[in-house]
Amino acid sequence: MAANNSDPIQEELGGGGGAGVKHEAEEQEQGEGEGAASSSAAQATATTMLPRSSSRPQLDLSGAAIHGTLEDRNPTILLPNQSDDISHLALDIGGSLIKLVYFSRHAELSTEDKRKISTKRRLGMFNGGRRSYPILGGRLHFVKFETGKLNECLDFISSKQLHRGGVDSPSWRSDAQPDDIVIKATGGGAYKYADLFKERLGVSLEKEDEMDCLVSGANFLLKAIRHEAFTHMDGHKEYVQIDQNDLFPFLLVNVGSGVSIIKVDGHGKFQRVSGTNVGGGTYWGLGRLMTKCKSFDELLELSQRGDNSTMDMLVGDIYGGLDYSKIGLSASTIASSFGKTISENKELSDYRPEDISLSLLRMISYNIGQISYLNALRYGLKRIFFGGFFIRGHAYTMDTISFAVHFWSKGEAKAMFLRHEGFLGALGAFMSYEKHGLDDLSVHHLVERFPMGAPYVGGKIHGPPLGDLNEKARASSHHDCYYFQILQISWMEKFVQKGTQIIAPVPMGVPATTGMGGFERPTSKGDILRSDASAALNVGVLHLVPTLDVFPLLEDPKTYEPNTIDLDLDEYKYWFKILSDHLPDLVDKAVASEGGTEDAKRRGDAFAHAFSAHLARLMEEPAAYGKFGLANLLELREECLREFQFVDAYVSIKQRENEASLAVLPDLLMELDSMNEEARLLALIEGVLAANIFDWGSRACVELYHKGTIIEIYRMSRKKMQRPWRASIPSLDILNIDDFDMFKKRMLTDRKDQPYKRALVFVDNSGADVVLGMLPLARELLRHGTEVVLVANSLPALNDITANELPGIIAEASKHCGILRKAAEAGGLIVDAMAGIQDDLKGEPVSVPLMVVENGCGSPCIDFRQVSSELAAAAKDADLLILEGMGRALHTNLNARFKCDALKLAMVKNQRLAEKLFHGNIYDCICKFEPVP
Ligand SMILES: Nc1ncnc2c1ncn2[C@@H]1O[C@H](COP(=O)(O)OP(=O)(O)O)[C@@H](O)[C@H]1O
Ligand SMILES: CC(C)(COP(=O)(O)O)[C@@H](O)C(=O)NCCC(=O)O
Ligand SMILES: [Mn+2]
Repeated sequence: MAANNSDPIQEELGGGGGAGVKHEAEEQEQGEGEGAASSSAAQATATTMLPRSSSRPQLDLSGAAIHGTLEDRNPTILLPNQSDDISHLALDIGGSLIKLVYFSRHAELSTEDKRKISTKRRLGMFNGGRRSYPILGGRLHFVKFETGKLNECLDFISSKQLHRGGVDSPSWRSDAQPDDIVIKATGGGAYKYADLFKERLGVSLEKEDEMDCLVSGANFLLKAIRHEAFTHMDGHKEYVQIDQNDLFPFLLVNVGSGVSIIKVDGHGKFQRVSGTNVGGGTYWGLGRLMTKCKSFDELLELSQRGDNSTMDMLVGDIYGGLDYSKIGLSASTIASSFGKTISENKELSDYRPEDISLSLLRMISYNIGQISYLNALRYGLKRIFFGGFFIRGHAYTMDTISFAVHFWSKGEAKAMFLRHEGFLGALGAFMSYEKHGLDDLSVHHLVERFPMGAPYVGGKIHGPPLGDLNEKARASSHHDCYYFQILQISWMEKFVQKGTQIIAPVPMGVPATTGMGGFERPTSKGDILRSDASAALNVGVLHLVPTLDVFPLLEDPKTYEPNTIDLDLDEYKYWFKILSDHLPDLVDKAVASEGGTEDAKRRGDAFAHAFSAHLARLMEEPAAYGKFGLANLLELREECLREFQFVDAYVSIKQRENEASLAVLPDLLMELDSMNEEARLLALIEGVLAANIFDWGSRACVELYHKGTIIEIYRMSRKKMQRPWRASIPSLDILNIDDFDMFKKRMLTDRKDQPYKRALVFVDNSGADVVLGMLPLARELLRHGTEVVLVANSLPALNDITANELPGIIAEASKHCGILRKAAEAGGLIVDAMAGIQDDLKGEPVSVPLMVVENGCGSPCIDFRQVSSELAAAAKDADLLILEGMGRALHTNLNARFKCDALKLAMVKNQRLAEKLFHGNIYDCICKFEPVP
């Protein structure tokens, strides 16, 4: 199953030799349910190599090592010379399953390192000397094999060279003789199979105590993964917020082949207080004998169609259909599991395997729940965490255990489950390596990704081919009836001409044939067991990014929730459709961005399959990947594109929109400069809002592009912004979303003599949005003496501008604007860029700096719990935040509160969202100013 967790990018780095073996291992792991992997999609991900492979950029990780700089605040980078400190593989070899946790790292080189280093210097980021050893930057993968198929596990390890630190790191232990290599292992198999490991891989297994490992694994997960623990009652799953200060004591019940019950009092403080030999092995063993099932999953799946009343003796069976109400037993309560089979003259073959399986599952789960409760009672514990692969994320199992705990404790004790249920021991063994610094990581350092390995998405492409973009209506040429000021006409008219370039069809390598909107997997009604392959998606790959930080200006990180709206099932269905509808267009762009080659098309199809499968999976169970908001969904899409090696789907669109906008910027600046300060401020804000329409992520805007009307709408809204942008209707409890006057007062009246010291300006889309909207606003702040830090995405997402792209744009804009030029020079963005151009500002005072930092994201939204350390450092002296765009200011952070003044600007490009948030309409705008008291 966990095959899907292994990263295809890593696979491919594994080279040819490994690929075949990898496949085998993964198919085995996928379980019997999902069918064989197809090779075509597998090839799709295996043919080309992508240097950049995860969305949370890990540039800093390798940066310091490579540059040897001391500026980095966290010396967290993998140091090749110290690689012996970092171990790559740990095992838990149990009675039924072998669990592997392995680490992969990738050396990434940033083209931007120089700029970042200079920015860091300017921002005063120095090595705080927090750590004296490197902590991991890379990824933790979770994989399992059946213990009976140990050879497949050995092949897997060997193909990926995991015992030597992984094929992706050739320098790693290259000098080490296999004999020197020691791998941490726990579980009985660490003893039983030690010789085999030595023989086959030449490595020694260093045994770690199983209980130690279970506890440290559980403690790590509860500390480091935000949505790890959940309750499951009556089919309803709910994630539990774990308070680190109030975690201990708890009862840990690991249901593997057998069951261990451990009282945990702290880190490394625990006692195995009980156990039971009636566990997962019992269910699978008895079940196999009684039903002839060939796999655990088959057995579990059978149970979903079972009726246990044919096997179990119920209270009603004994009491002639009556309840035994005196002691609180209803007629339907099971009096005796399998009890009914004694009184009937039947053979095993007379019973339905479905009923047998269900009766067995219920018996064992209930028993485990009950014994756990008794132990909780014995030690006065209220919280019981259940792990082990017997749970298998299976609703009925969890419901049964929860019911038992709830029933017997009269609601006092709570059963909780863990998403990484079966990997506690393996994780613990991994943690037992000294000095990898993993225990130093906390929740904001870990990003969980749910890759869809190529094997999963194989198969034929279904769905109709897409229409040719060229057939789309050309730009309509009706004239508007607005009167334009001369100046405005000049730059705007120019832009309209340029605009025909913007809306022209994206050049395609070959006619579009890619894309599919549908999804192959049936959505489960709950009576079908999710295959191991899709259940594997419950557990993603953990990306370890030590350079992520909590944004220091969050008012209260504990209560901060990035997503504005909850994705309940209804909401999810809506977004499911929106994202599915948008998929063909996105695939077209993505394929075009890679030259429209056959390979790109294959990858485009694979991407569409993978993303659709994710959506389908979430439709089945919205909480499958932890608590999931719209921001996560939008990020998942970007992540999925990257998984299929689409580095930047909108690259050419972004380029031409930037060019068209830069061409008219000087005229716009001239027009702005001709206004008085008040009019200018309004024009600037209006400009930002209007230009936010250039959004390739909105279904509605993409239609406007295709119809060729987007420029018209931009022109109109630029000319005639309807204020108030969103009126406040207190009776409807509607937010006041036109705070322009308040902002103007702060800027131009109240504290004119006390300009903001430093503004963090979060930019959004490329082209007009950043060039004609945000840059002029930034320029105005600079003019007021405010330092400006432009904050942009680290990795591409839709047509958002990235931190890598911004300096080029600023350099270009600086050619025509002294204010920007001086500030960009002061911020180290351009060096002597103006040689040969008349220096009109000679003799003027040195400007406040204009800087660029990356935000640490590769998504259209932003989660302020996980931003780049660079941004966190820049926030130190900031007293104004400007958040722009629907993703960053509406989907996320509309309700976020900060420690400094915040201005949130966005155009709403989705009808439902406008209605939902403020009874508004599509293309409404918000201008929300939140000064701190
Ligand atoms: N694919 C599978 N194959 C075998 N057993 C499975 C599978 N998935 C879940 N199980 C259940 O998980 C149990 C093993 O759980 P695990 O936590 O790995 O314990 P152990 O360390 O004893 O192997 C099995 O006894 C069985 O009940
Ligand atoms: C992805 C986006 C958040 C980007 O918007 P932006 O931040 O660029 O203003 C937005 O395009 C969006 O919410 N799109 C999905 C909704 C829709 O297509 O209507
Ligand atoms: Mn955007």
